[in-house]
Amino acid sequence: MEIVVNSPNIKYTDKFIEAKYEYQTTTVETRANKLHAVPKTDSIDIQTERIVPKVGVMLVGWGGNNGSTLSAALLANKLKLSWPTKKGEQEANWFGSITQASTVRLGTGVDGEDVYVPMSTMLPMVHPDNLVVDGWDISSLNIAEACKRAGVLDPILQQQMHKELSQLKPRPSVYSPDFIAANQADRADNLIMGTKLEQVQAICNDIEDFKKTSGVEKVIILWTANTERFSEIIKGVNDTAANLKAAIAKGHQEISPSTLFAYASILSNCVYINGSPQNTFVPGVLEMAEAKGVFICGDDFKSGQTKIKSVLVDFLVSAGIKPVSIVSYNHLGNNDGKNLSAPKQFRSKEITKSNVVDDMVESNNILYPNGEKPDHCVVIKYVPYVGDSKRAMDEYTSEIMMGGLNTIVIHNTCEDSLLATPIILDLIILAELCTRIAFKKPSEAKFSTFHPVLSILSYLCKAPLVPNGTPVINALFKQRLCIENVLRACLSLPPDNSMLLEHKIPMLMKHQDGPCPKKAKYENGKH
Ligand SMILES: NC(=O)c1ccc[n+]([C@@H]2O[C@H](COP(=O)([O-])OP(=O)(O)OC[C@H]3O[C@@H](n4cnc5c(N)ncnc54)[C@H](O)[C@@H]3O)[C@@H](O)[C@H]2O)c1
Ligand SMILES: O=P([O-])([O-])O[C@@H]1[C@@H](O)[C@H](O)[C@@H](O)[C@H](O)[C@@H]1O
Repeated sequence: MEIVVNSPNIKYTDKFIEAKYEYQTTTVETRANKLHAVPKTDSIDIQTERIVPKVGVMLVGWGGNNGSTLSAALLANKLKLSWPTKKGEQEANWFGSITQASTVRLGTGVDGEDVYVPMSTMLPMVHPDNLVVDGWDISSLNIAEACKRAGVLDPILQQQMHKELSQLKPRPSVYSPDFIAANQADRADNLIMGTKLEQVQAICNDIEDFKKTSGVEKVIILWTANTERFSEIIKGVNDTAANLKAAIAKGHQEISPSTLFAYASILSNCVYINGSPQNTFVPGVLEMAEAKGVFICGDDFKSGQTKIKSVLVDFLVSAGIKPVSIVSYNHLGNNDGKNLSAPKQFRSKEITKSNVVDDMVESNNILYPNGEKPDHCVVIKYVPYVGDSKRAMDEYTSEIMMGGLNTIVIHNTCEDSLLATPIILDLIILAELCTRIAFKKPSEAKFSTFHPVLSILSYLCKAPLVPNGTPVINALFKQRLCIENVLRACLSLPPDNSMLLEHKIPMLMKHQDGPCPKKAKYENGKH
């Protein structure tokens, strides 16, 4: 059902949704040994383009478990496929995607009920059926063969799409054995040869070729290739945009394939998203993205164990309970796990899986005085037999009052790629939406975009990349509320603050003796 906001603060034209928004915050300053809290209001004009362009995504690592599963899921949903399983007929869906399978509370209905709408109906967004996929892989397998190799989707479903998926062939890619595990070498039969500069040029040519052959108007580049080791940050090599450009021209061996892809994407004015944990965004790339105003986002899809951690630790710490030991173990047998079985690649993942509790711990100096932190251990083991079915075991030990202990143990088994694939879809859809949103002060003439480091998408990343000097938020529902309330702001609607005073203070209550409110849901919203 279409959402129409009736307010003097919004104007709908053919091209734009134009909103006037009062952004309210509280600044705090310490003076004379007191904390002075000062409410602050910034008036902002927000403009959202209503026309959704034809969007293409180019996946680096297209032939991997995540990449091949995304292509198959897009086709299966577009064709509305179903297939027999032991539990009966299974239909294609997008469970796990916040844009496709989650709702947002729009407001309170006439009977006092909560009214929820699909997140995808809040603002004009790319529909998955209209997304065009292309990409690169160091492995030459076509996407049907890649799906078979991945062993993620039901073979009966794969069979229904074999013809279409077998026509999808990853473009040759950049391979530097020094950056991924040696055990990946046997896949590397589909390579762009030549110097690093020639490889960048080849990537740019591929992006242009994709635009020309597919007719897409906007291209998003997303890295879902193997986890690389961290790049060393070297003064004079990758510490500035100019030095990075020179280092690529000289073929410096410390410039990783993922940094080459990010560099080429920014040169081509394409949003670049890093779904893996390595530090693709070296300072030279950050400077280049900010200078060109091209969006970048990352790092490392937040899909399973870490997602749960960013909820559980938030709950415990905000409840005044003190996690003192967090142990996250998992084993899996897919190629990602195989690559992570190498120490340098595991180290990249260990870093992003470990930093996720910092903001929540630092928010409470009652529990954690003087920078104290919980013990936190991350273990990942490669067990080929289990394939994509990751088995995660977590133990959270917390101190409760009067010397008590509370230990929570979680066992979580899932197809890892079926958790990550909807995250990839949301990153693409929400990043593209962000390119159509602009802001200005009422007194200004010119609109400007989000900061090029797209931290609004932190909800989807284990180690959110944020603009220099700004806080890293990992608490999951704070991250989700950020997205929800920005969508609301684009409609000139106030943030959802969960106060529900209309149900708590008589002066605002309208239904004291009426029927208890039911929750209303609306399906298939559209603009
Ligand atoms: N739940 C998840 O699956 C999950 C969650 C968070 C992050 N990730 C990250 O996503 C990435 C992909 O995961 P996956 O399960 O699809 O792994 P995968 O190993 O199945 O796929 C990676 C693909 O990248 C290809 N590749 C490697 N180097 C390349 C290069 N330089 N250029 C192009 N292709 C290259 C490989 O051939 C392979 O097909 C990994 O880095 C993983 O750590 C996955
Ligand atoms: O998202 P999450 O479950 O915390 O972390 C996962 C790891 O536990 C897993 O071992 C790895 O292969 C995936 O790439 C993913 O990063």
